[in-house]
Amino acid sequence: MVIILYGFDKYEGLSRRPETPPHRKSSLPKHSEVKKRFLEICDNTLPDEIKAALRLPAFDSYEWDDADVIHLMQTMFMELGLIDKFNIPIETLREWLYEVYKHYNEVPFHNFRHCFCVAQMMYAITQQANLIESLGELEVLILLVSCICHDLDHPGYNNIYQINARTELALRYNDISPLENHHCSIAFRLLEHPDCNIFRNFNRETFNFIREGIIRCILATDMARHNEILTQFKEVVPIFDYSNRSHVNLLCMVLIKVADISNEARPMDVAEPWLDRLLQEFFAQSAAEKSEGLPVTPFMDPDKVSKPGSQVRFIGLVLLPLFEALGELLPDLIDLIIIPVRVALDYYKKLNDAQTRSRKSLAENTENSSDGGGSPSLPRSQSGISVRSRRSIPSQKSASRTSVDEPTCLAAELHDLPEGSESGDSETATEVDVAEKTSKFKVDTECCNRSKSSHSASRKSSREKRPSMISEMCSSGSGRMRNSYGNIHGYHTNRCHFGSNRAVSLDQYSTSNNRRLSDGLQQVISDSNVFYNRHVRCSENDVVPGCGPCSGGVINNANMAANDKPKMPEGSALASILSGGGGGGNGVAYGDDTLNMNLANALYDSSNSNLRQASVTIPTNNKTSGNNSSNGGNGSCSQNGTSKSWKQRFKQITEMFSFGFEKTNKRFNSASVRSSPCSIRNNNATGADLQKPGICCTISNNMSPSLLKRNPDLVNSGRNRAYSLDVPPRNRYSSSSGGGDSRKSSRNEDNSINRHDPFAEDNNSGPSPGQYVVGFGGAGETRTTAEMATTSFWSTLSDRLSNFACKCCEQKLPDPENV
Ligand SMILES: Nc1nc2c(ncn2[C@@H]2O[C@@H]3COP(=O)(O)O[C@H]3[C@H]2O)c(=O)[nH]1
Ligand SMILES: [Zn+2]
Repeated sequence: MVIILYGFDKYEGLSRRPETPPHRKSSLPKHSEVKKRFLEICDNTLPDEIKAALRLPAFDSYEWDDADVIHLMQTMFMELGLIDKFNIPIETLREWLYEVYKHYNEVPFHNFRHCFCVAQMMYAITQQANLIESLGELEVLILLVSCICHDLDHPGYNNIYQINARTELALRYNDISPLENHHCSIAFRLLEHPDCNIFRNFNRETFNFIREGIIRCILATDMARHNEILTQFKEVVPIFDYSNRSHVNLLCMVLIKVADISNEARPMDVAEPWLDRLLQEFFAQSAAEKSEGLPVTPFMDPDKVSKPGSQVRFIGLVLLPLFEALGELLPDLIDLIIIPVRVALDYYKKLNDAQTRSRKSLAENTENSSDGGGSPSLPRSQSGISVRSRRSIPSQKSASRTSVDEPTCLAAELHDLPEGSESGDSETATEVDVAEKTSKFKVDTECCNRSKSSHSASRKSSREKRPSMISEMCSSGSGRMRNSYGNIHGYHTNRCHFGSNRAVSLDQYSTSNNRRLSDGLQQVISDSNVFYNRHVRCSENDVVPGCGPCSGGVINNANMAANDKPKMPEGSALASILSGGGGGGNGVAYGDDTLNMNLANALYDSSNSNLRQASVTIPTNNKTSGNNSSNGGNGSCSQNGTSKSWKQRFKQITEMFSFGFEKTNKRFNSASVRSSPCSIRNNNATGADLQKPGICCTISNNMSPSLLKRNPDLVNSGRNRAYSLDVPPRNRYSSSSGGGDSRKSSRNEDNSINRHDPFAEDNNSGPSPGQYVVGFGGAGETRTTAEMATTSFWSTLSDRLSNFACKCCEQKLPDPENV
């Protein structure tokens, strides 16, 4: 076996573990410049006024250059007393910060500055709410490190893309928070290197506790889990107990979530450029989705969202409810971050109203004018993203408690929200709605014996649409594992079986280091344990039947130093919960394979959500199959002599694609789940002219000349998409190479789907379009083109299925007779 080392020149020979230290392929010349400068200034003590500014949301990282930002991060650790308290070697902290800096990508939003902003907001919150006192230093250390690492190596495309595009990350993490798992994995890979291991002076138990905490915090930043976490947090707020570990865990998750989405708590001149960067990233993703024929994420589609509309929805439905819940527990934060957010919402509502009025009047003018030509859209900013206007000093109304205090009235207050938007209407769905739906898996953060009613406070979300797997697991006893794994397994089976090679290896160890490859698998399991909360110590009595064994615990704090000993769970903290894995409507909605789509389009009548009549015209005299058919017709398919039961093939493929006929309502459903015939995969299954209050950062930029430099450029160079920077390029698959992308190959140049491909082929050999007179069923029967085309479709499909082979094992589908 050839082991290829991709080591840092700098680190070579310094460490024994790992052999391949955290690696950055695209190490840029600027990185070493930044490091050089950072090392020049890192011993400087910042003036008090800068330290004070660092504690405010008004702090603008773009006032500083990269080396200064790293220095500012170091300052946070020092000011919080974490270096002294935990004996963190300063050189190690510096090395680690620099490596973290290097492992953020130059994408518009999820870049190193974003990580700094999140960390800085956490720092501001920590200071304002005195979290050191209430949570202790160790928890604060976990929070700060989590913030710094929470988006490491973010490719600029979110989980929705990862999952829909079936990237390597999605495959590796089974669609369960693929990005967050990746960020977390990178974080701990960095810490594996002794020179970067800021926790090197902790004992094993404390390290394990920190690791668990960081994993929990970073995984909590997946917006697919927003409602779940918020609902649980709101339940504990009235009875919050700082000595209750599960309460503290929830608080930490909410804190990092708040920091992560806190841009709108900043003054407009700081917040708005961030929003522009975010929209830039969103629009790039939706453009990629369009060009790749993937489902287009609605809140990222510039054809569907406006800047104020996006913010009205995000702030009103996602951000503010979270902030307000935290404010209930930590009232010190109301002035710091909640009121500014209310002001921002007010601002965007007004702007949105102004835009709506403007559009309406433009539309009316266009209708009334004979020459037309008026564009209904408002002028855009130079960036093409926004209408520039200023937030005003808040009116009395906005400074007081506004309508956002009444969540139930909120939807009505959100002027641009059409009725039903909260139910996840594709055009008005929030990021949380779409993320939940896309991720499919729901994981409870706490314990499987929680009352299901505990989620009832959650606003309408996909949780309500999908039956919780809590009850499924607990009621089905030993069937639990089969149910959960079966569900996950079948889902991925379908994908991998006919999927494209778009996935790019993100695992730098997959070819060069077998140990790491197996670590990768363990990582998934380990993450799952944490994710499902099996890691928390529990007694036998804690085990709820059907919830699986307690894994024994990552944490064992029995020997932890008294001072550092974290507060452990008081009650029984149990078990992993996958809730609501099966729903999400019909399977077609999630499948984007060409064949799947052709099937869907052939059979699904979008006008009434029913199967087309013709598509279910199935001969009744074939008694060997057809048990999945609805609305059986009569006669048999004899058009091209494919007597090799297309019905059986149909049954086969519906199962392969995880959908089936439901006799009663003639719709597809996704309940049917089968495992892949691929043994390899199976084995691996696993307006306003407004101005915001002038809270402004009055930093005298006198620390270094470079501090005077403002960098207004959007960092929008090369995007790494799903590629990890730590993957040797030669390990990457080319999506256009080899067999190519099956999905792409079925698309026209304009990206439209070749919905009628099979039909077209068959029509070549059949009678001319219009009417077919066929001689089955005794008397000649007149059938419509659509009916015959459908029959023809299945015949063709049957033939084609014979040629499908798994990309992994090259195994073909079994003969229908063997299905
Ligand atoms: N529309 C909108 N989305 C935001 C805003 N701030 C954060 N988000 C989203 O919330 C997500 C939180 O997790 P990520 O950082 O991965 O990506 C973030 C964005 O997609 C905002 O101001 N407006
Ligand atoms: Zn983030």
